[in-house]
Amino acid sequence: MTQDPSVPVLSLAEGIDAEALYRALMRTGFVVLTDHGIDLSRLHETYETVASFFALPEQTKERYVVGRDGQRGYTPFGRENAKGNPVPDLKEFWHVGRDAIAPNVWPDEPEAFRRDVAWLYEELDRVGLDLLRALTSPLEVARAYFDEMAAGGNSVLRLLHYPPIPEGSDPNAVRAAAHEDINLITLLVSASAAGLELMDRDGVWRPIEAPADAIIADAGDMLARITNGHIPATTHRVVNPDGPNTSRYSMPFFLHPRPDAVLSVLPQFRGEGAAEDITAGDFLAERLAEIGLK
Ligand SMILES: O=C(O)CCC(=O)C(=O)O
Ligand SMILES: [Fe+2]
Repeated sequence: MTQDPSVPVLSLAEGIDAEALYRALMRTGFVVLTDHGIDLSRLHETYETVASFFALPEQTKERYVVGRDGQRGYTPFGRENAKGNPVPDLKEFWHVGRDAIAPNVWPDEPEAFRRDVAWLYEELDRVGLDLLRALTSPLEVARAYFDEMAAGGNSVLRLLHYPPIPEGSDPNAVRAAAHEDINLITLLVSASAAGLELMDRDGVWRPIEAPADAIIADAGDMLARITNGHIPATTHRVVNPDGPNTSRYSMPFFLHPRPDAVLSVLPQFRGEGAAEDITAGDFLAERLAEIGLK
């Protein structure tokens, strides 16, 4: 019998059900979180603010390109490609991270940008660490395990704009080609349009359906690595619109460990297929080189 391929939905209204979260992630690598407690009107305001930034002229936005590795500030349309895909994705984005790891840049306009985006970073960081903390029990590690690894870590909030598909685009180019996230866990705030799909265990692409204002969470390669694949980093992509050719916005928060944290397979998952220890910083550098950002 094939399993129900839909992504499980978990309400956080009564706190986090650790076993349900663990089962959901093990089954599909994804989980849809409702009642997450992030203030929705502020969230909507933040979306508006981010959209008005992307509406600025290209030459204004390009003032905020910092270096080649795209870890902070603005990355123009057509720069990043998914691992193993030669055609760049049809997206532009902005990255915010922790100043202690690499200083942020902030645009002069819109005025609310820094306040709104810094607020969202803190909210998602909090919810993300709460999820990881809940997983410590099913993963049979100390309660402080992920706090020690990831509190104050190298997490990045990515503000994404997928513009209408330009005429004459490479027919092989998509909004976001198939990839797995690099980090521990990703929290994706309510995209403004459909398009996100995951590849199920039978290799079939399936749209991810989530109620408005839910958070979609998915496990990244680092969580897959320390669980020796028991929690999979599920391949996903964002397809081009087949209806009206409009912009799409989304805001994934990539929860990362501190660069010096060691990714080590957890005791209960050691054995066949277990990867070597590596620092989170070295692992990230390898993966960024593969996506054209280093
Ligand atoms: O825009 C989305 O819905 C997903 C983006 C994504 O998967 C990513 O940036 O890693
Ligand atoms: Fe992703």
